[in-house]
Amino acid sequence: MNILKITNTIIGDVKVVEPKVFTDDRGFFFESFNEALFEKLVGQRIRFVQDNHSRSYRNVLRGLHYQLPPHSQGKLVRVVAGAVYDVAVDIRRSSKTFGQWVGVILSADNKRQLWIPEGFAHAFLVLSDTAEFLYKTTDYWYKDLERTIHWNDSELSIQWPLQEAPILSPKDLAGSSLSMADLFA
Ligand SMILES: Cc1cn([C@H]2C[C@H](O)[C@@H](COP(=O)(O)OP(=O)(O)O[C@H]3O[C@@H](C)C(=O)[C@@H](O)[C@H]3O)O2)c(=O)[nH]c1=O
Repeated sequence: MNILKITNTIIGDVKVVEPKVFTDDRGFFFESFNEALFEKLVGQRIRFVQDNHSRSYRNVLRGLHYQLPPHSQGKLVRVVAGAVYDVAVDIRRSSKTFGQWVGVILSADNKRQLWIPEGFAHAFLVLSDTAEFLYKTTDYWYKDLERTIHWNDSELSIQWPLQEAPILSPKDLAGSSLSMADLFA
């Protein structure tokens, strides 16, 4: 029995990971990360070095964030309380899907994870009163290499499920346009 299922999104390198959940009278159990299975299903060697955890209120939008080489980050993201709309944007200039984005609902209920490889900008919008967001990264945080593309960039036209203006950090309010951003080759 496979305890991890991986589905491709419309951008092949971005994958939805669905763990098998074992439910019984006590509650549930699942393997939230299994290196051997994950690498087999993703088809490459992956070394995670940092785990992050954030908590945000409804309508908070964090992103679109990425780090430049030589410290770009792959991220395996999930939600353990509440729900978010999670978005990955292909910012690899040489990619056939350059400028395209994928949006997936990740929630404590659906237990889905999203694998976002290097070369993508990432953001999420909180859909519940609060959301706790956990993610593993393949490199450490380098403040000087961190970049932000504006969440509402007109070239990207991401269809955010928003009812009102999102709550943003000053850094995210000042995000760059796609056309002016430092991108990947
Ligand atoms: C990302 C990061 C931030 N920090 C600090 C810097 C700052 O004082 C505080 C909050 O940082 P930020 O405002 O950048 O947090 P946040 O907006 O949650 O940033 C995150 O957004 C999502 C969408 C991502 O994809 C992540 O990679 C990361 O960029 O935490 C670290 O110490 N280590 C880290 O790895």
